[in-house]
Amino acid sequence: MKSRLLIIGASGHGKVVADIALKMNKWQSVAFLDDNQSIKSSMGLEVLGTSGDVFTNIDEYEIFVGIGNNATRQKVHEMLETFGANIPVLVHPNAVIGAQVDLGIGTAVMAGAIINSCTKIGKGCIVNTGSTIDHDNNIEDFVHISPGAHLAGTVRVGKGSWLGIGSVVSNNINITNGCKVGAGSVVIKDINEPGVYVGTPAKKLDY
Ligand SMILES: CC(=O)SCCNC(=O)CCNC(=O)[C@H](O)C(C)(C)COP(=O)(O)OP(=O)(O)OC[C@H]1O[C@@H](n2cnc3c(N)ncnc32)[C@H](O)[C@@H]1OP(=O)(O)O
Repeated sequence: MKSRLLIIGASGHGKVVADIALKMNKWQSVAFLDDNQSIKSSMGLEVLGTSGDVFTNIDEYEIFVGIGNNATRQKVHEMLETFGANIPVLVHPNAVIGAQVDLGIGTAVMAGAIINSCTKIGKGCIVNTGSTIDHDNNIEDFVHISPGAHLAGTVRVGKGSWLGIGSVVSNNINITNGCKVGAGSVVIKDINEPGVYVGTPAKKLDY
């Protein structure tokens, strides 16, 4: 019998995640948990309780974190792993995944995304709508590649970094942990220091 899926987070990102899960047709039922107790349903799916209720359901459901913020997603994902939750990988049927691509648990790959050969994607990552990640990339845990971002070959993106919508990363580039790359920005040199980088070519913002 198919198992059931619980998604933690019923707002924007959680809804896209739920849509993928429904299209995968792998689970008997799909429902949410959300800490906003006023939300009783989302996208026509039931909100069964708050994130604290995950412990009473941990043996009965597969559980996925549908939270967009990298740090929050990491925290909840790591808690689930500590308690032995069964965490799936979600891939939209219209994503294209190349040969020898490795996807970590808790990662979601949205519609139209393309991941080319021999790329490794860590756990708890978001490969968002229409983004492309080319061959031999190494995308570490809890990274978000936003919609329409494009990464050339042999790029490394460090843990918890966020590449903004429509950003571009040239080939053989290394982006360290804890970076934000702004919407539409173009990275043509290694980024070795955590921070916020914007523009073409991308430069660090000094707040
Ligand atoms: C499905 C989804 O929705 S997924 C989510 C997709 N969303 C995104 O990709 C959003 C990406 N976010 C951004 O690009 C943001 O602008 C950030 C994170 C880079 C910076 O945000 P903030 O820290 O709030 O910076 P703030 O808006 O104060 O801007 C600071 C300066 O950087 C500039 N700047 C900010 N973003 C960019 C950018 N993407 N490109 C060029 N310059 C930028 C601003 O114009 C401003 O310059 P100024 O001081 O000369 O006026």
